[in-house]
Amino acid sequence: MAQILDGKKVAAMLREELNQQVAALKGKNIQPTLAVLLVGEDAASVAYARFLEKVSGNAGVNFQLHQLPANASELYVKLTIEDLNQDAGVHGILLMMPLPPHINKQRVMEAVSPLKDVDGLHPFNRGHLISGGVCLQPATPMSCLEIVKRSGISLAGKHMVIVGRGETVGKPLVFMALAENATVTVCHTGTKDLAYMTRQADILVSAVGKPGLITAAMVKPGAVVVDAGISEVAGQITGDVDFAGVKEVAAAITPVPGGVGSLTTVLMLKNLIKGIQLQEQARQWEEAEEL
Ligand SMILES: Nc1nc(=O)c2c([nH]1)NC[C@@H]1CN(c3ccc(C(=O)N[C@@H](CCC(=O)O)C(=O)O)cc3)C=[N+]21
Repeated sequence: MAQILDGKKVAAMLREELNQQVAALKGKNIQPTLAVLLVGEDAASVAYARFLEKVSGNAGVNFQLHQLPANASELYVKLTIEDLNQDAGVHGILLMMPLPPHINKQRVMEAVSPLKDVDGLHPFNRGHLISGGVCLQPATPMSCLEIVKRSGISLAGKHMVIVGRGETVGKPLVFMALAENATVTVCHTGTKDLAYMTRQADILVSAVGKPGLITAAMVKPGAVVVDAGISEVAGQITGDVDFAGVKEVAAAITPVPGGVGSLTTVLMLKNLIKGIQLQEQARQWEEAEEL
């Protein structure tokens, strides 16, 4: 029987670190502040905003909700973002997705200051992620790595097989796992023999959103299985992995819920703290240039 990698336990560890970082900033008279920008009333986004307000409060982080009507123009959304960029009292901007269809997601996302981009979605951050530079990294692939590493499993030299090449999880995870010295293979809908590929994995990550995709026969005995899939089946959150079957083969496995998803919010808030440090550095560079 596999070890269950407990996301809630790792999240508690991360929250403890976050609390200390927030306390240290408050000691320097900095009140970490997250601004959420919500255009329209997408139900998942409204619920997530409420959840973030609660989690931020628990962490001592100020929370601002900026809600615009669903018919707000793209220009108006961009001007609102520009105000938040200019506001030195706002350290992170989370632009809720999806946006109404008349708004160009790419253009609006690029309006967010890269150093306030807690979702790590801005092309600046995506680029630095690939080149191994200092940047804000997306929380979900970070969660996949943290839940493994903080359970005492090292990545260096391991063969990580990632199923899914999405922009939010699979693709960024490739570069983050490379930075940890893993050997990385990516599988996707064009992969010929998926089961053959997944059986090569020391660490198998699935980030597809297809319940039951990963079965026991696709897992090498003793592998670590990380389930980053999120689907809803009969009102229940379900991952990509056939948990009951795979837990008999794997050495370790993350549950859904209570696995990868439990880390994402606290890691996003840790991005807020990292952003404060990057913003401070940027100000120092600017001052140095003015001398
Ligand atoms: N730019 C942007 N970034 C987002 O991250 C984003 C978004 N837009 N739009 C809306 C969706 C919705 N969303 C959720 C995240 C966590 C839970 C959630 O319930 N998380 C549980 C854990 C669930 C589990 O254990 O798997 C928790 O953190 O305790 C729900 C919903 C983020 N979103």
